[in-house]
Amino acid sequence: MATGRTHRPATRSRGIPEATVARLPLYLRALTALSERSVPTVSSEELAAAAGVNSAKLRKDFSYLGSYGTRGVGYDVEYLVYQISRELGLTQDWPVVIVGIGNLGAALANYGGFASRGFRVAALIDADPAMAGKPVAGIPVQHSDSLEKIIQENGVSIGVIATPAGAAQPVCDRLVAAGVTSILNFAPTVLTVPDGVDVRKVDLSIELQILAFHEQRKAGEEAHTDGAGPAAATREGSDDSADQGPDGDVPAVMPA
Ligand SMILES: NC(=O)c1ccc[n+]([C@@H]2O[C@H](COP(=O)([O-])OP(=O)(O)OC[C@H]3O[C@@H](n4cnc5c(N)ncnc54)[C@H](O)[C@@H]3O)[C@@H](O)[C@H]2O)c1
Repeated sequence: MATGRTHRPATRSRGIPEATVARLPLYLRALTALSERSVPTVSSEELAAAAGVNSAKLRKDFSYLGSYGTRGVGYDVEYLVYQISRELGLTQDWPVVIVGIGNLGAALANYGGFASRGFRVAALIDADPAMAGKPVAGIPVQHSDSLEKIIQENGVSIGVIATPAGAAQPVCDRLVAAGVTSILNFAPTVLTVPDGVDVRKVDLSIELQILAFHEQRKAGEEAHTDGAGPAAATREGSDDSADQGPDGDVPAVMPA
C-alpha cells in the first residue's frame, strides 16, 4: 500500500536551493500563460518580467536545472514547462486531502487550480458528523474518524489543514502517523512535526501585516522627501533573506 513516503521531493537532494525551488512555480505560472498563447520561445528578460523576478536570478535558477537557453533565441517555452514540472514533481498525480471543510476548506475544495496543476483532491474530511456525506465541490465529506483509512487507501502524502487553530496539531499528528509527509497549514498556529515531514504555512493576515509595514514606511519616506514618492525598487525578489519567516519557519506565500 502506498503511503507516499517514498515520494520525497528530489529537488533538495539534487542541491537546488530552497529559494530557487520557491521561484520555480512563479516561472511555471508565467510559462504556462505563454504556452497557452502558443508563444514558442522567451528571453530571460521577458520571462523574468512576467514572473516578477530579476533576470540574473532567473538565469542562475535555470542553471540549477541545466537549462541555459539559446543565445539570440531564448528558452523553449514547452521544454521549460516540462523541465520545471518534472523538477517540481508535477508530472505525476498527487492525491491531496483537505481536513476542516468550513468556509476556507470548502473554498479550497472548489478551487479548480489544484487539479489543473496535478493535485487531485482525493478526500474532504471534517469532524462535524452533520457534514458527513454532504457533497462539497462534488465530493462527499467524510468523517474524521476514518482519516487514517482514507489516507492509506488513497496513498495520500500531502494534507491540507483548514481546521480551527486548536485542532490543527492533533489533526497534523494523525495525518503524519497515517503516512502524510507534507502539510499545507492554513490554521494560525505553528505545527510541530518529526524530521522528514515538510510543513508550509499560509497566513494571509501576516501578508497584510507586512504590506501594512511597507505602507507605513512609504508614508514616512514621502513625508521626508516632501512628496517625491517611495524608492522605485520593488520589494519582490529583492533579497533572499526574506525567504524565512520571522520564526525561521517557511511561509508558503513567499516573496518572489
Ligand atoms: N491562512 C489564511 O490565510 C486563513 C484565512 C482564513 C481562515 N484561516 C484559518 O483557517 C481555519 C478555518 O477557517 P474557517 O473560516 O474555514 O473556519 P470554519 O469554522 O468555517 O471551519 C472549520 C471546520 O473545521 C472543522 N473541524 C474542527 N475540528 C476538526 C478536527 N479535529 N478535524 C477535522 N475537522 C475539524 C469544523 O467542523 C469546521 O467545519 C481557521 O484556523 C482560520 O483561522 C486561515
